[in-house]
Amino acid sequence: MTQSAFTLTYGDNGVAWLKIDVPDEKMNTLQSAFVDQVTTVLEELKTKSDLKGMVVHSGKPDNFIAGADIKMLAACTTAEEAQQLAAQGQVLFSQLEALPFHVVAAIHGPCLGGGLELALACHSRVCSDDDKTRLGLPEVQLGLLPGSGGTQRLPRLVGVANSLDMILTGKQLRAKKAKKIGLVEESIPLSILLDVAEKQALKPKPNRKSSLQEWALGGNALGRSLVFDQAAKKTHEKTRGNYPAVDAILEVIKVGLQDDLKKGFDLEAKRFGELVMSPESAALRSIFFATTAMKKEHGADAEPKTVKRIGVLGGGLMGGGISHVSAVKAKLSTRIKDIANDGIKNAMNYNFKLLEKQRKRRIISKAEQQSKMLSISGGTDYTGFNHVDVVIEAVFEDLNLKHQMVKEIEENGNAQTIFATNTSSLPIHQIAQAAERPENVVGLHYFSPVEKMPLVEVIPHEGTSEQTIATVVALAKKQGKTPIVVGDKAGFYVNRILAPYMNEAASVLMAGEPIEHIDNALLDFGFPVGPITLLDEVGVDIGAKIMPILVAELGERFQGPDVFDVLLADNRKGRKTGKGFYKYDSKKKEVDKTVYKLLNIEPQQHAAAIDIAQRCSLMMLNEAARCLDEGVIKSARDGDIGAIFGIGFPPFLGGPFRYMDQVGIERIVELLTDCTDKYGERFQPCDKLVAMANEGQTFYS
Ligand SMILES: C[C@H](O)CC(=O)SCCNC(=O)CCNC(=O)[C@H](O)C(C)(C)COP(=O)(O)OP(=O)(O)OC[C@H]1O[C@@H](n2cnc3c(N)ncnc32)[C@H](O)[C@@H]1OP(=O)(O)O
Repeated sequence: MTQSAFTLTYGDNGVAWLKIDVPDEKMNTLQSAFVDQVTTVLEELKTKSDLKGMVVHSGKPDNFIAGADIKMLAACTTAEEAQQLAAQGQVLFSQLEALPFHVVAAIHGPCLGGGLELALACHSRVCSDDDKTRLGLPEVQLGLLPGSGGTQRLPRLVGVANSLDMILTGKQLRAKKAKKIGLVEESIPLSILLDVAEKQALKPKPNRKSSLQEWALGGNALGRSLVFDQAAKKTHEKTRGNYPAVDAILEVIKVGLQDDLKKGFDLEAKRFGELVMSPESAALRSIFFATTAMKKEHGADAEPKTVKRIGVLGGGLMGGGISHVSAVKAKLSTRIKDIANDGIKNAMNYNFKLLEKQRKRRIISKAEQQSKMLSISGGTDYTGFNHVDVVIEAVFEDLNLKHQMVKEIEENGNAQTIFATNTSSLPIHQIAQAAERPENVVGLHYFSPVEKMPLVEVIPHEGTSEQTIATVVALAKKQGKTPIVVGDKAGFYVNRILAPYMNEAASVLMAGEPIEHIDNALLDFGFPVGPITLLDEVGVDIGAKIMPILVAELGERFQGPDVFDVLLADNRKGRKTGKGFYKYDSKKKEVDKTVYKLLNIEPQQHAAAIDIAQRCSLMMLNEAARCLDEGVIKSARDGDIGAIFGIGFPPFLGGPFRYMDQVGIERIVELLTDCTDKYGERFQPCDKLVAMANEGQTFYS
């Protein structure tokens, strides 16, 4: 007989204990196979007239329930099947809610999706104040809505505004915030969690609706509709109609509040079923599966070395961010070296400001802030570097300077110290030429701002040892990043596919299309920022530096229109100089029209937004396929994750490769050929795509 995931025991004080512990899994998830088990448990409980209360808790050391099993959802073949799964959950949770005694959820660790929906069906909730504890309904990030009562019970518990905020963004609350909005009654140390839950269960079952909750629901219809309208407006500004789950969420919550709970539940399950079958959800689920698989990979055929101490060279923006994720996220002792005291001061300030933000939001205490600051030190010499395991350099992009750094680290570090360079444009093998121990040299390319951007490119050169690769991959993960191992060719992967896309946007601009029109076209397509805004943010000077390297190594197709020199001569580097394509002296985002004159353009909207988006994105797709063909990326999966996490390629499309599969490779080749005729040779479809189209292949099976 298979072991049950649900065990029921009874204390002699009238409190029952329902333990959830999915056998042979480290994470609890809700699966349809458990329906019979839960039904049996509920049937038994209904017969217990003498019970005073019950505590629902997890048998896992560090998680409550991470939601419905996403693999189970992905295996659904019809909307009805998925709807049925959600409805089953609704029925069971409603039976739990209907039990006559006080049911308390004792939560520690992730309590997400269906897990929180189960907890919401309990009469009260207490949670540990541990950092691992997170409560949320992240379904929207999978292109779904909470399907087992979440859209109905959450607004009734914490109010419309709070619940819209949680359900539309999928944000996960820490214990303190959960307590603040009334999602849990208590946030307490883990050591007393079960005791407090037991005491709570012995109290009379609370009355569901308090007057405060009624008020929070936005009691009158007018107030409520105002809250809905605002949330819809704010969300649509971001999602631009690309995420169907968002509209479904708003609709289902509204119906449940306006009509009744039953109608709300029915519509919730129906929409859930439809969304599970949507291509957007399939794409977003693929990101979950990819990132989960990547968490387990070493990136090389070796075990990583233990890393305790990090050295950072250069206290600029990147150095500051790298020191932050090393010290605060990875909890490693971090030493910064710069040639000037001002550099050290900058990096320290950078760290202090980030920690201060966390302290103000009460994520960390003053004492924690101080202790984290103490793990970062700095100086203008190499004191302490002989104990450092990995040095990450973030100095100027100059090959001679990088060579000097390699030599100095070989002199001042130890024989095992890894030299990881954060270059974005110089080949790693050229940097390694100065090394006596080239096996310790590797590229580790972060994206700005380091503490926010989830991707890191790991770039071994031919002589990098497997252990060096495995060590920096493990380090990047500890820093909270998703690393992809990419080839040592110009631009690596992310900048290489970004460059032709940006060049194309510049070509469209030079053809006279207005700046906002171009940016809006790509925002509508699903990118988080438009390409012209991005150029202003990254810096025109950075683009000017990288493009010639790409042209020299990869060819003429990287030759964009000649705009950089004119802009740089006008000191128009973008945000950093307060002067770019946009104005930076007012709060409102506004194009700086003088740039048109400078570039000799008379702006006028001719092209349709969809055509602009297609032109720019096709250049990116073609280059991504080349990268896979040349082995710059190891798999379509890495290419998808790299583009989504590094550039913000629309997640609902699943990344360039999934998107090409969805459109059809033959159609992509057709579109590229069409653009070649219209705009030039740079659109020539690459050999790989042509071969795949001829053979009817796809990137994913
Ligand atoms: C009807 C309902 O409304 C519908 C739903 O509930 S949809 C599901 C909503 N829930 C979610 O989206 C949460 C998804 N999970 C996560 O975000 C993260 O796993 C987490 C924050 C819970 C934990 O992260 P972390 O500690 O890094 O562990 P992570 O490596 O991701 O997961 C550990 C294991 O649990 C699995 N897992 C976690 N959540 C899962 C889920 N909801 N379904 C299936 N497997 C899941 C992972 O696949 C992984 O399995 P493996 O070890 O066999 O590969």
